[in-house]
Order: sequence, then structure tokens, then C-alpha cells
Amino acid sequence: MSATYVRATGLTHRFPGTATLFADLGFELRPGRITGVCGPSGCGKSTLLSILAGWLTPVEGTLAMSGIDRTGWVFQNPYGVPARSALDHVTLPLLARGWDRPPAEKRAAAVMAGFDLAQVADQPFRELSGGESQRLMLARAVCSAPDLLLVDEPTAQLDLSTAATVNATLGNIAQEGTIVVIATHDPHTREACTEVIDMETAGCGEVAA
Ligand SMILES: Nc1ncnc2c1ncn2[C@@H]1O[C@H](COP(=O)(O)OP(=O)(O)OP(=O)(O)O)[C@@H](O)[C@H]1O
Repeated sequence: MSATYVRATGLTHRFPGTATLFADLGFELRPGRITGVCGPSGCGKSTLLSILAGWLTPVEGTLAMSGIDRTGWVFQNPYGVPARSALDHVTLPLLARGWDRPPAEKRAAAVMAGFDLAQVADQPFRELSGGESQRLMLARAVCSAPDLLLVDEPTAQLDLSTAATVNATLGNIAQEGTIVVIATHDPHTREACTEVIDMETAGCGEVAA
């Protein structure tokens, strides 16, 4: 069985005509770890997630990956089908993976409970609060069983206690063997991570030559 990892070497990025966001960033991501991408607003956290997702090529550096067949992404802004129930959103990726509906709904309900969403399972997406919608996106991502899960600011819209539930659940997902990467400036989420990529020390704010 080959090892699963993501290894970044010398990652440097800037957009055309802008300052260097980060320079010579090196790190390794492994299953079971929960890695925080931390730093102030605008320092390039979402940009680094886009590079990890393969949507953006860094201006310098390399990304080596092994064993990553499926990448999940949970955006800062939740999106869903307004009239469809919350439970349906989480069941769908399981059906897409070949599960029958009854076990898929059972599994989806259990994952939703882990994100403190049991009470909104039958509500249409349009009736969910911002924080509920965002947690729903996390539950949906978990059910697509990614090897690499990229999460952008999961606790930005949440109160302290719900944020703690989300942080604990992300930790459980990592323990099940998923590589979890979280972009955050929430100090509590940072504490819940097993490793931290500190963008502030990686060239944030440097001016391009
Ligand atoms: N496609 C693009 N072209 C030019 N500039 C961009 C592009 N995408 C992002 N930027 C700029 O790059 C900088 C970093 O953006 P990014 O979204 O990665 O920051 P962030 O650390 O995730 O911020 P936040 O915490 O506010 O979400 C910002 O100044 C942004 O305006």
C-alpha cells in the first residue's frame, strides 16, 4: 500500500502585478493530521487552498501528492438547493458513491448529528441559518469521503460552543484517515489543529521585486 501525503516545497505565489503573498513555503500533510493555515485577512490562505486543490499553479515551487484520489472543499460561502432538505444534501454524495438510500440516510443523519444539525434535517436549505448552512457543507463533504479535505474559515459564522463542536468533529474526521487543512484566523480553531502553517512568517505583505 503506497503512502498518502501532500508535500510542498518552495511554494511562492503572487498574482500578476501584486505583492508576493507567500514565499518558499514548505510543508508535508499526512492522514490523521489537521493542519491550520493561519494568518491575517488577505495573506493568501484561500490562495494556498486553491493551490492544494490544483486550481491554481504557484509561480514557484512544487507540490508532490500520493494517494489523493478525492479532494473535498468547503467554501466560506455555503451553497445549496433552496427547496431541498438539509438531509438530502448530505445523503446525495453517499448515493453518488453507490450506497442504497436507507443506509445512506442513516449515515447522513449520524454525520449531521456530529455537526449539531439533527434538529434541522428535514428543513429546506433556504430556511437554514448561515452557521447551519456552513456546517451542512462540512457534513456533506465528510460523506463524499475525501482523501484531502480543504476547509475555508469553518467557524467564522459560529458562536463559541458551536465552533467547538465543529473543531472537535474536524478532529474526528482527521482521525478517520483524511488529511484535513483548515484556513482560519480563529485562535480556537488554530488550537484544535495538530500542525500550523503560519502564513505571516511566509512572506505575507512582502513587496514583489
Ligand atoms: N485572482 C486574483 N487576482 C489578483 N489578486 C487576487 C486574486 N485572488 C486573490 N487575490 C488577492 O490576493 C490576496 C490574498 O487573498 P486570499 O483570499 O488568499 O486571502 P485570505 O488570507 O484567504 O483572506 P481572508 O482571510 O480575508 O479570506 C488578497 O489581497 C486578494 O485580493
